[in-house]
Amino acid sequence: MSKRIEIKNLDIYYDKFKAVEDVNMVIEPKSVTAFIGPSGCGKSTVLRTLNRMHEVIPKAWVDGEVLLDGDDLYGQGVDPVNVRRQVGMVFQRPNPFPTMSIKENVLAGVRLNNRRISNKDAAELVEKSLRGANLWNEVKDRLDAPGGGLSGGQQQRLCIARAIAVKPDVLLMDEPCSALDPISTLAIEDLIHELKTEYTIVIVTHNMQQATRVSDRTGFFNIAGTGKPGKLIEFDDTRNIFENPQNKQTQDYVTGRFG
Ligand SMILES: Nc1ncnc2c1ncn2[C@@H]1O[C@H](COP(=O)(O)OP(=O)(O)OP(=O)(O)O)[C@@H](O)[C@H]1O
Repeated sequence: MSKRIEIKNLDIYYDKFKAVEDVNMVIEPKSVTAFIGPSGCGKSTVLRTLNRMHEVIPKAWVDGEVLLDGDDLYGQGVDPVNVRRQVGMVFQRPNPFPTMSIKENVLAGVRLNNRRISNKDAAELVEKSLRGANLWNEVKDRLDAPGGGLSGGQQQRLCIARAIAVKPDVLLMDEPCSALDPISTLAIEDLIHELKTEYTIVIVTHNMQQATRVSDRTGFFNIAGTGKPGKLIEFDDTRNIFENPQNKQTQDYVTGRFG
């Protein structure tokens, strides 16, 4: 289920603007990788290239390769919809379908993929996904109630349940806790720990404590100035990035001297 991601010589553009330059990194299966760095350095942009969400933006394009267990996501004839089924995404703001029931929210991705599913299989998948997202006990008695009626933290876990219901290989998370209170944040962080036993996880976070709590490896991105492309400055075990960074820019950032 969990797959290895290899990014090779990746340049990322918005029309003529090169937003990110020459990213190379290997992300191992069953691990959590955090992307950190100052605003505008391209963390979210890189994340979105890992499931071809980047090209949803008009005139956005990439040059380079992103391999999933050796297969180039940008290869000829690859269907982006199929890529997004394998590489799921959770966004900054929880975005369940508010009027749709909790149960149907979990099944939404599966239904979008046109998979026919019996009522019995659907019920099993809903329970398994909600258990996987640590939400089952809180919602099992109100599966037919609207998803919009849950708290922010519960809604975010519902979105994670929806993402894992399609059985992806990789989960991308773009600041998944930034709209949540500290208790809900801890619930999501605990969940990330559990999910890593099954998925490759990549998370963008502004919160350095969060990066140290949840990730095995950390990539630090930086930008030389406005209009310049963001670059991956250092990528290493999270502990090294925070305790023994090799690059001066990384050191300045993690010690709070800028950013
Ligand atoms: N839809 C877009 N169209 C044009 N340029 C964009 C678009 N999205 C991002 N950019 C530009 O790409 C660069 C990288 O932005 P990105 O959002 O990836 O950075 P980030 O590190 O995730 O920032 P933040 O931490 O503030 O979310 C920035 O210069 C940004 O202005």
